[in-house]
Amino acid sequence: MDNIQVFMRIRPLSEDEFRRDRTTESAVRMLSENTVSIPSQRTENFTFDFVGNEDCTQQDVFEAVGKRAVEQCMQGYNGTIFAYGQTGSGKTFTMQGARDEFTGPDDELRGLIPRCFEYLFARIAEEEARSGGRVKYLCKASYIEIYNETIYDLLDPMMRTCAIREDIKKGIFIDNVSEETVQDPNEAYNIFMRGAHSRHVSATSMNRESSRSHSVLMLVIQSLTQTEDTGLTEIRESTFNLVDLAGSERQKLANTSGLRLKEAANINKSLSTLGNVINSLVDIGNGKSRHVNYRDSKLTFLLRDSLGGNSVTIIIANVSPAVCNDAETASTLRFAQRAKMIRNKAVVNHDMQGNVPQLQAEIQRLKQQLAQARSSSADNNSNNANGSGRNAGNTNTREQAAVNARLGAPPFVDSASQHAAQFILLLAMRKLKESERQKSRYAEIVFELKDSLERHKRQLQQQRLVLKLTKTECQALRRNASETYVSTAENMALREEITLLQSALSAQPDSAELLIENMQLHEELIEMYSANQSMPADLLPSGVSSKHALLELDTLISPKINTASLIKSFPIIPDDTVYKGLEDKIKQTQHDINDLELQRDKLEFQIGSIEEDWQYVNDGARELAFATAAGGEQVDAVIERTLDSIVGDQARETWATISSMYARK
Ligand SMILES: Nc1ncnc2c1ncn2[C@@H]1O[C@H](COP(=O)(O)OP(=O)(O)OP(=O)(O)O)[C@@H](O)[C@H]1O
Repeated sequence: MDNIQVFMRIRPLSEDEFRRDRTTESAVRMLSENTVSIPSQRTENFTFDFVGNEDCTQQDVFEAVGKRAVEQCMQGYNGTIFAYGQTGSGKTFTMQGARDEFTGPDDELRGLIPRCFEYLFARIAEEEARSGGRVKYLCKASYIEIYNETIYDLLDPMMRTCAIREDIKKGIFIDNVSEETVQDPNEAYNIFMRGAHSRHVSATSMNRESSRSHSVLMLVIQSLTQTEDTGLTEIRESTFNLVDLAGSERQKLANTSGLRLKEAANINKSLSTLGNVINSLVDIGNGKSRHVNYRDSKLTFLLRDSLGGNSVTIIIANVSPAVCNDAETASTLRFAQRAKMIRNKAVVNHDMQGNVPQLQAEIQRLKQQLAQARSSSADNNSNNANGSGRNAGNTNTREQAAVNARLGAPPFVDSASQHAAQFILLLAMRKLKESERQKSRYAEIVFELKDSLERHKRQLQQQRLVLKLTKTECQALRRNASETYVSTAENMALREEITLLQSALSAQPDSAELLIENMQLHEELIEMYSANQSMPADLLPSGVSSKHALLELDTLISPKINTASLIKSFPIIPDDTVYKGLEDKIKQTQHDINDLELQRDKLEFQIGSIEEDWQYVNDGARELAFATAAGGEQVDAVIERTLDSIVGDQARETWATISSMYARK
């Protein structure tokens, strides 16, 4: 059992960060060679397996992390290197290097991946040469990206999507993913750069940043060793994962929608699942019983073996030294410290293989060895019997036979038999180990199935509840619908009422009475003025010419507002805005009616005062006429003269025009 190892790497301060912080002082304080703290965040002290400060070179990282991982993968252990950290903390720089193009092994800034390729193939060449042709290595590479919880095959020109599958024999694997055989570091690096290019192109076409996806380069390293004496082949196989994770900062969901929201939610989900898996594993390490939810995200499911399983795992925690990033740095270090507590159980993955004749020959050889061993054992026994008495010899043989019968195995005495026994024992042990592994895998699957069953049951319960609620809601909606039907009926009734009101309004007694009254007044006036030919100006309200007054009178009397047609033009649609419009129009009409009534009152008052004045004038003129007649003149002539003196020529003219206009109507 080995703990996950953590390498913390602090990158140099960037120009942007310097502009923001206005200091070159690092937020990370080195307390010893491998212990740090972040004073501004008042963190505890963090101790890791390695700490690389700003001066740490790409070669330093390789020496500390890459070399060991490659060596172990060559022996048959699975290996994983994760680069973890916030966006811009140096994950890609660490894994890939500073440039997009590989400029060869002299490139000082090339990252861990090209260095691992170089070292791996150099070591393979060395091992193959040393074995004299008995050992052969085979390497295959796949490169995938996990974006929005979907796996994309970066080596496929169409970037097809793939599914993760689990198989009792193969364990977890990506179905249908491209696997390309690689024979030297350049080939491996070209494959890697091809995938990196696809990743870049897809990021551009989807308008996103690469820091929002996880990338996993998978190298399957297989070694085939021909055993000298048996001719059987021992196969060792390991998977070496090089993982560049999405930026670890929490994605903001506020003010985000559509694809961006889904993307942010998925990044948060896969990173929080990673955190949850780590927490559960730490708890398990502390003796608590926990279920590990590997299946909650594609990343954790795919890399299940790397987290608490059969793998040698190293996490590189990349951080920025800037004060403005101190909170994210502290969060990265907390994550790494927790991950460091996880214990993995790395074992060599190996198997024996041979063809049928080879296996038969091996069995034959073992049988011969067995027979030889038996005969030499019998010889020894008879020698012993000769030397120490027949009875004793018989007892020994009988005892031996009894032991043999019980144990089912003959006693081996020579080195050839011992060799055969050891070989059989070795095979049996391997078989046993394999069965043990399978058993624990089965147990895990059963556990997960149970868990999934529980989750499904809970989901079913929730769905039942939702269904029940939906049904209730449906019933309520149906009730509402019938209420709507009722309100439609009410609407119809209202329509009818409005129609009745329309006709009532069009036959409104007030306006009709007003109309008739005005018409009568109008007629009276006409009669009056036609009798007298002119209208006295001083009897009109001040500022109003008689012409104007009569025009106004005319306007008022003419029934210009046809309320019936006005109301008819209103659409009666059960819609709030229409109701509102209707109400406004009704208000306006009401207002018009009020105006009309006001003007009617005004006019009535004016007419009343005109009549009063006229009466007064008439009386005056009559008195005058009688008085004058008393002097011998005609009464009418006197009145005429009096009126002339009162209204003058202009008034008479105006009155004549208006009278004629009115007569035409
Ligand atoms: N150790 C280092 N020395 C010099 N420059 C570095 C170092 N680490 C990172 N950088 C530079 O910092 C910048 C950001 O680094 P990088 O792109 O590797 O970050 P990242 O964590 O991969 O970001 P993202 O999550 O966005 O992909 C790059 O310009 C890179 O060259």
